[in-house]
Amino acid sequence: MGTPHNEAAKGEIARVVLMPGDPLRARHIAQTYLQDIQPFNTIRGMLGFTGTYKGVPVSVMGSGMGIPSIGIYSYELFTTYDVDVIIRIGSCGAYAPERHVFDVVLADSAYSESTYALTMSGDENMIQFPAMDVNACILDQALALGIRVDPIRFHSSDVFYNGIEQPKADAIALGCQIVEMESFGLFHNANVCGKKAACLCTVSDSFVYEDEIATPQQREQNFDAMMRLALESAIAL
Ligand SMILES: O=P(O)(O)O[C@H]1O[C@H](CO)[C@@H](O)[C@H]1O
Ligand SMILES: O=c1cc[nH]c(=O)[nH]1
Repeated sequence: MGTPHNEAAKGEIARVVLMPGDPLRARHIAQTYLQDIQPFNTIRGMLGFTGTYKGVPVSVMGSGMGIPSIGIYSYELFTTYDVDVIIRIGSCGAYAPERHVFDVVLADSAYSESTYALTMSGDENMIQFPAMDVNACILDQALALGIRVDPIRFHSSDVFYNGIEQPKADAIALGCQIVEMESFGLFHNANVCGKKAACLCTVSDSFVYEDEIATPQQREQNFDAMMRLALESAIAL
Protein backbone atom coordinates (compact mmCIF):
# COMPACT_ATOMS: atom_id res chain seq x y z
CA MET A 1 0.00 0.00 0.00
CA GLY A 2 1.39 3.40 -0.95
CA THR A 3 0.62 7.04 -0.18
CA PRO A 4 -1.20 9.66 -2.28
CA HIS A 5 2.18 10.57 -3.79
CA ASN A 6 4.22 7.35 -3.78
CA GLU A 7 3.07 4.00 -5.16
CA ALA A 8 6.00 1.98 -3.77
CA ALA A 9 5.17 -1.03 -1.64
CA LYS A 10 6.77 -1.23 1.78
CA GLY A 11 10.19 -2.80 1.43
CA GLU A 12 10.80 -1.46 -2.08
CA ILE A 13 12.76 1.57 -0.85
CA ALA A 14 16.24 1.29 0.68
CA ARG A 15 17.08 2.63 4.15
CA VAL A 16 19.18 5.43 2.60
CA VAL A 17 17.61 7.64 -0.10
CA LEU A 18 19.38 10.23 -2.24
CA MET A 19 17.02 13.10 -3.18
CA PRO A 20 17.70 15.57 -5.94
CA GLY A 21 15.00 18.16 -6.63
CA ASP A 22 14.85 17.08 -10.26
CA PRO A 23 13.28 13.65 -10.91
CA LEU A 24 15.28 13.42 -14.15
CA ARG A 25 18.49 13.83 -12.11
CA ALA A 26 17.20 10.90 -10.03
CA ARG A 27 16.74 8.83 -13.21
CA HIS A 28 20.19 9.83 -14.47
CA ILE A 29 21.81 8.73 -11.19
CA ALA A 30 19.96 5.40 -11.22
CA GLN A 31 20.82 4.68 -14.86
CA THR A 32 24.46 5.80 -14.56
CA TYR A 33 25.58 4.50 -11.19
CA LEU A 34 23.20 1.78 -9.93
CA GLN A 35 22.84 -1.90 -10.82
CA ASP A 36 19.64 -3.98 -10.83
CA ILE A 37 17.42 -0.87 -10.98
CA GLN A 38 13.77 -1.21 -9.95
CA PRO A 39 11.54 1.84 -10.55
CA PHE A 40 9.19 2.36 -7.59
CA ASN A 41 7.31 5.58 -8.31
CA THR A 42 5.89 7.48 -11.28
CA ILE A 43 3.04 9.36 -9.56
CA ARG A 44 3.18 13.05 -10.59
CA GLY A 45 6.36 12.21 -12.49
CA MET A 46 8.31 12.14 -9.22
CA LEU A 47 10.50 9.26 -10.31
CA GLY A 48 12.02 6.94 -7.74
CA PHE A 49 14.37 3.97 -8.21
CA THR A 50 16.01 1.39 -6.00
CA GLY A 51 19.18 -0.34 -7.13
CA THR A 52 22.50 -1.45 -5.76
CA TYR A 53 25.75 0.49 -5.57
CA LYS A 54 28.78 -1.76 -5.03
CA GLY A 55 26.30 -4.41 -3.96
CA VAL A 56 24.46 -2.30 -1.35
CA PRO A 57 20.81 -1.25 -1.87
CA VAL A 58 20.36 2.51 -2.36
CA SER A 59 17.28 4.45 -3.51
CA VAL A 60 17.13 7.72 -5.39
CA MET A 61 13.98 9.83 -5.78
CA GLY A 62 13.12 13.38 -6.87
CA SER A 63 11.80 15.77 -4.21
CA GLY A 64 10.37 18.48 -6.47
CA MET A 65 11.21 22.14 -5.86
CA GLY A 66 10.65 23.95 -2.59
CA ILE A 67 10.12 23.11 1.06
CA PRO A 68 6.43 22.12 0.76
CA SER A 69 7.28 19.54 -1.92
CA ILE A 70 10.25 17.94 -0.12
CA GLY A 71 8.14 18.22 3.03
CA ILE A 72 5.62 15.78 1.58
CA TYR A 73 8.02 13.27 0.02
CA SER A 74 10.51 13.17 2.89
CA TYR A 75 7.77 12.80 5.52
CA GLU A 76 6.30 9.85 3.64
CA LEU A 77 9.72 8.24 3.17
CA PHE A 78 10.49 8.56 6.89
CA THR A 79 7.09 7.51 8.21
CA THR A 80 5.55 5.11 5.66
CA TYR A 81 8.68 3.52 4.23
CA ASP A 82 10.96 3.31 7.28
CA VAL A 83 13.73 5.23 5.53
CA ASP A 84 16.50 6.07 8.03
CA VAL A 85 18.55 8.65 6.13
CA ILE A 86 17.85 11.09 3.30
CA ILE A 87 20.73 12.90 1.62
CA ARG A 88 19.52 15.75 -0.57
CA ILE A 89 21.74 16.29 -3.62
CA GLY A 90 20.80 19.66 -5.05
CA SER A 91 21.92 22.63 -7.10
CA CYS A 92 22.41 26.04 -5.53
CA GLY A 93 23.27 29.65 -6.20
CA ALA A 94 26.39 31.19 -4.65
CA TYR A 95 26.10 34.32 -2.50
CA ALA A 96 29.77 34.25 -1.41
CA PRO A 97 32.62 35.18 -3.78
CA GLU A 98 34.64 32.13 -2.72
CA ARG A 99 31.96 29.72 -4.02
CA HIS A 100 32.22 28.93 -7.74
CA VAL A 101 30.14 26.98 -10.23
CA PHE A 102 30.55 23.17 -9.82
CA ASP A 103 31.96 23.54 -6.27
CA VAL A 104 30.39 21.00 -3.88
CA VAL A 105 29.16 22.25 -0.51
CA LEU A 106 27.64 20.55 2.53
CA ALA A 107 25.03 22.18 4.80
CA ASP A 108 26.18 22.53 8.41
CA SER A 109 22.90 24.37 9.04
CA ALA A 110 20.00 25.81 7.04
CA TYR A 111 18.42 29.20 7.65
CA SER A 112 15.01 29.98 6.19
CA GLU A 113 12.34 32.67 6.30
CA SER A 114 9.89 29.81 5.72
CA THR A 115 7.05 29.16 8.19
CA TYR A 116 7.19 25.42 7.39
CA ALA A 117 8.65 24.29 10.73
CA LEU A 118 6.28 26.50 12.71
CA THR A 119 3.23 25.35 10.76
CA MET A 120 4.25 21.70 10.77
CA SER A 121 5.24 21.24 14.41
CA GLY A 122 5.22 24.58 16.24
CA ASP A 123 9.01 24.81 15.93
CA GLU A 124 9.96 28.50 15.92
CA ASN A 125 13.62 27.95 15.03
CA MET A 126 14.62 29.70 11.82
CA ILE A 127 17.77 27.57 11.61
CA GLN A 128 17.54 23.78 11.26
CA PHE A 129 20.39 21.30 11.49
CA PRO A 130 21.40 18.13 9.64
CA ALA A 131 22.52 14.93 11.36
CA MET A 132 26.11 15.63 12.35
CA ASP A 133 27.15 11.95 12.13
CA VAL A 134 25.89 11.81 8.53
CA ASN A 135 27.86 14.99 7.79
CA ALA A 136 30.95 13.44 9.37
CA CYS A 137 30.56 10.36 7.17
CA ILE A 138 30.20 12.54 4.04
CA LEU A 139 33.34 14.51 4.96
CA ASP A 140 35.29 11.28 5.54
CA GLN A 141 34.21 9.97 2.14
CA ALA A 142 35.08 13.29 0.48
CA LEU A 143 38.58 13.05 1.92
CA ALA A 144 38.96 9.49 0.64
CA LEU A 145 37.72 10.48 -2.84
CA GLY A 146 39.80 13.67 -2.99
CA ILE A 147 36.70 15.84 -3.42
CA ARG A 148 36.79 19.26 -1.75
CA VAL A 149 33.62 19.84 0.26
CA ASP A 150 33.22 22.75 2.66
CA PRO A 151 30.55 22.59 5.40
CA ILE A 152 28.73 25.95 5.32
CA ARG A 153 25.39 27.53 6.22
CA PHE A 154 22.72 27.33 3.51
CA HIS A 155 19.89 29.77 2.84
CA SER A 156 16.88 27.57 2.16
CA SER A 157 14.67 30.11 0.42
CA ASP A 158 10.94 30.07 -0.23
CA VAL A 159 11.48 32.17 -3.35
CA PHE A 160 13.53 31.62 -6.51
CA TYR A 161 12.65 34.93 -8.21
CA ASN A 162 13.16 37.62 -5.56
CA GLY A 163 11.17 40.86 -5.91
CA ILE A 164 12.91 42.36 -2.87
CA GLU A 165 16.46 42.08 -1.59
CA GLN A 166 15.78 41.86 2.18
CA PRO A 167 15.45 38.06 2.58
CA LYS A 168 18.75 37.53 0.77
CA ALA A 169 20.42 40.32 2.82
CA ASP A 170 19.10 38.76 6.06
CA ALA A 171 20.42 35.35 5.03
CA ILE A 172 23.86 36.72 4.15
CA ALA A 173 23.98 38.61 7.46
CA LEU A 174 23.33 35.27 9.19
CA GLY A 175 26.31 33.71 7.41
CA CYS A 176 24.60 31.91 4.50
CA GLN A 177 27.00 31.39 1.59
CA ILE A 178 24.66 29.74 -0.90
CA VAL A 179 20.91 29.52 -1.61
CA GLU A 180 18.73 26.52 -2.41
CA MET A 181 15.12 25.72 -1.57
CA GLU A 182 14.66 22.48 0.38
CA SER A 183 17.22 21.68 3.11
CA PHE A 184 15.39 23.53 5.92
CA GLY A 185 12.23 21.45 5.44
CA LEU A 186 14.15 18.20 5.06
CA PHE A 187 16.19 18.76 8.24
CA HIS A 188 13.06 19.71 10.17
CA ASN A 189 11.19 16.60 9.05
CA ALA A 190 14.13 14.35 9.92
CA ASN A 191 14.31 15.88 13.40
CA VAL A 192 10.53 15.60 13.96
CA CYS A 193 10.48 11.99 12.74
CA GLY A 194 13.57 10.92 14.72
CA LYS A 195 15.44 10.21 11.48
CA LYS A 196 18.55 11.64 9.79
CA ALA A 197 19.21 13.98 6.90
CA ALA A 198 22.02 15.86 5.21
CA CYS A 199 22.27 18.11 2.18
CA LEU A 200 25.00 18.32 -0.44
CA CYS A 201 24.72 20.88 -3.23
CA THR A 202 26.69 21.69 -6.35
CA VAL A 203 26.92 25.38 -7.21
CA SER A 204 24.99 25.93 -10.45
CA ASP A 205 25.11 29.73 -10.63
CA SER A 206 26.44 32.76 -8.81
CA PHE A 207 25.05 36.04 -7.57
CA VAL A 208 28.63 37.37 -7.68
CA TYR A 209 29.89 36.17 -11.08
CA GLU A 210 27.16 36.48 -13.72
CA ASP A 211 29.05 34.40 -16.28
CA GLU A 212 29.16 31.38 -13.93
CA ILE A 213 25.99 29.48 -14.79
CA ALA A 214 25.34 25.78 -15.43
CA THR A 215 22.93 24.77 -18.21
CA PRO A 216 19.73 22.82 -17.41
CA GLN A 217 21.37 19.71 -18.92
CA GLN A 218 24.45 20.14 -16.71
CA ARG A 219 22.17 20.50 -13.67
CA GLU A 220 20.54 17.18 -14.61
CA GLN A 221 23.65 15.19 -15.57
CA ASN A 222 26.97 16.87 -14.73
CA PHE A 223 27.22 16.79 -10.96
CA ASP A 224 29.41 13.69 -10.97
CA ALA A 225 31.56 14.58 -7.93
CA MET A 226 28.52 15.19 -5.71
CA MET A 227 26.74 12.07 -6.98
CA ARG A 228 29.73 9.77 -6.36
CA LEU A 229 30.27 11.32 -2.94
CA ALA A 230 26.61 10.83 -2.01
CA LEU A 231 26.65 7.21 -3.20
CA GLU A 232 29.86 6.36 -1.34
CA SER A 233 28.39 7.98 1.78
CA ALA A 234 25.10 6.10 1.39
CA ILE A 235 26.83 2.73 1.46
CA ALA A 236 29.16 3.77 4.31
CA LEU A 237 26.29 4.80 6.62
O1 LIG B 1 18.47 21.32 -8.39
P1 LIG B 1 17.54 21.12 -7.22
O2 LIG B 1 17.87 19.94 -6.42
O3 LIG B 1 16.07 21.16 -7.65
O4 LIG B 1 17.77 22.39 -6.25
C1 LIG B 1 17.65 23.76 -6.59
O5 LIG B 1 17.13 24.00 -7.90
C2 LIG B 1 15.75 24.40 -7.84
C3 LIG B 1 15.62 25.77 -8.43
O6 LIG B 1 16.11 25.83 -9.72
C4 LIG B 1 15.35 24.34 -6.36
O7 LIG B 1 14.76 23.11 -6.11
C5 LIG B 1 16.69 24.51 -5.67
O8 LIG B 1 16.76 24.05 -4.35
O1 LIG C 1 17.50 27.72 -5.37
C1 LIG C 1 18.37 28.05 -6.17
C2 LIG C 1 19.11 27.10 -6.92
C3 LIG C 1 20.07 27.53 -7.78
N1 LIG C 1 20.28 28.85 -7.91
C4 LIG C 1 19.58 29.76 -7.20
O2 LIG C 1 19.78 30.96 -7.35
N2 LIG C 1 18.64 29.34 -6.35
